[in-house]
Amino acid sequence: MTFDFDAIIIGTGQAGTPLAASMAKNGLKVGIIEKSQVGGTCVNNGCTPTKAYVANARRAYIAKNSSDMGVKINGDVTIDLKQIKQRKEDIISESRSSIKEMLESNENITLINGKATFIDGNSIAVNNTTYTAEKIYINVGGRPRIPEGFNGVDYLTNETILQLEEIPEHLIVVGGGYIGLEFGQMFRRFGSKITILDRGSKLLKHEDDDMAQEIANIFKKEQIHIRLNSKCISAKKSGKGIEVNVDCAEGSPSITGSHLLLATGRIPNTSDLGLDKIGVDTDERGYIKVNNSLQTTLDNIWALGDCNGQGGFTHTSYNDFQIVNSHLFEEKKRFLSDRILCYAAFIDPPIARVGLNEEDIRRKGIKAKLAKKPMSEIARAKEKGETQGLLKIFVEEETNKFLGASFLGTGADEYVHTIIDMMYAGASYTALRDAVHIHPTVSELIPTMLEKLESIK
Ligand SMILES: Cc1cc2nc3c(=O)[nH]c(=O)nc-3n(C[C@H](O)[C@H](O)[C@H](O)COP(=O)(O)OP(=O)(O)OC[C@H]3O[C@@H](n4cnc5c(N)ncnc54)[C@H](O)[C@@H]3O)c2cc1C
Ligand SMILES: NC(=O)c1ccc[n+]([C@@H]2O[C@H](COP(=O)([O-])OP(=O)(O)OC[C@H]3O[C@@H](n4cnc5c(N)ncnc54)[C@H](O)[C@@H]3O)[C@@H](O)[C@H]2O)c1
Repeated sequence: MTFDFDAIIIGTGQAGTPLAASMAKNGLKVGIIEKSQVGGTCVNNGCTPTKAYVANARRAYIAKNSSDMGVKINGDVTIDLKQIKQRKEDIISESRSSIKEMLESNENITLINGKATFIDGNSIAVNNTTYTAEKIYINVGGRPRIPEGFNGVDYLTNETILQLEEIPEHLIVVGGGYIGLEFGQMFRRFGSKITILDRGSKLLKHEDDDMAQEIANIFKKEQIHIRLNSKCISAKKSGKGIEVNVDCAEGSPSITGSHLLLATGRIPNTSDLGLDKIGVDTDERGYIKVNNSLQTTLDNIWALGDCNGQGGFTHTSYNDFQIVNSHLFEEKKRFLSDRILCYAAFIDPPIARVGLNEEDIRRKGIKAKLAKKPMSEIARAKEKGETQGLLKIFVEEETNKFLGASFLGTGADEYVHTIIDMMYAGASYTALRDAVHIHPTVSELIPTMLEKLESIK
């Protein structure tokens, strides 16, 4: 059988685009299908725009909160959301244009605009045209999960909130995960009143209690109202605003604001691909099942990025590309099982994680040692006037190797890589304990902390 392409990639996300470029460089003919803007979630509605807004919000916060350090502004600090939005759009458009240009200018790549659906294991329909390929790579990403009671309600998501040109008066945020916290703090700093509701008993459900509590303290200091153990079940229009109904043991069963952001998790874009009819299995939440090299239950089809449920981040999607690419073109093969979990939430100060935390270690019954330090004891944090947060590092008793770290504090998203790299190197903690770091940095305290490890009881 002759195919139109050697490979078809569905989606121009964080794995699909570099995979197309690599295949083309290696002489393969590639068709890449995109139903929306090239670049996927990260570029258009995720990391890029939110981190641009986080930077605007931090400038606003510093401008409004520096008089205690002797920096006084005689006059108002005002927020121009239209200008902030334009700056974000300029950054996105630069990224998007360079991706589009790369895909359109490469003679081995055909960019096909439209929504892909499988006809069979080698054929895909897009706008009534059928395209065939020997191998198919699915990189379709995900979208916001909307709880049932909110259908038909005028809510915002991570996509639509980025289109606002006026600051909401009172933004109700449902969900105290990454998206809820990043947007909640940023819009507070832009001037909105913020209420964050979560059905769980803490913010950021995957973090240790002390970390989650410290984040709650930081948010409360910025007058962000937090309601935990509050399951939001429905919402309706109320005058010019919106009323959210809450199932809770304490507090009011309803809350009214001017705007509502749903940040209640994400679901994979897999239900309308036609996977069931071709024999590509998904799990009960719709994530495509993959093996250690990201192959699906069909031998010639692979799934990369958020849709395989193995990551949920840009760096994990890009690593999925690296895994698949290594099996296609490289000598050293990479596998999913080589990956060490790491991520950051870009609140201010950021929280960054690698490997296991204290709750994971206790649950697994691993014998481990802990080094812990509040940011308030760190010289550089004091000098910066940014002493909120906490550092925790975990080492396995038996092997002396790092199990993980949880860092909440100024610059944590950068110096967590000290531990990430040691974990990838498989190094003993003593190698880092005996290193000399630059003064004055937060990093310089990491070796000192490792001199004071204590067993977790
Ligand atoms: C608000 C927000 C902030 C985030 N911030 C961060 C962060 O700071 N750091 C981080 O690491 N991660 C962050 N993420 C997560 C990150 O954006 C994703 O993990 C990342 O984009 C990887 O996605 P992907 O490669 O799986 O696919 P995506 O980037 O989602 O791309 C999938 C593409 O497939 C297309 N598509 C879907 N179905 C079809 C179809 N049937 N036919 C054709 N095309 C189709 C879509 O239009 C889309 O362009 C954030 C996410 C959100 C929502
Ligand atoms: N910094 C980053 O890397 C970053 C930033 C944003 C998003 N992301 C990605 O996007 C994903 C989704 O983020 P998210 O914050 O939407 O999801 P999440 O799963 O992290 O958090 C959702 C929260 O909503 C709560 N919730 C759900 N339904 C509720 C209801 N009816 N009432 C009250 N609370 C409810 C849950 O308890 C949970 O705490 C992340 O897992 C991550 O993969 C990453």
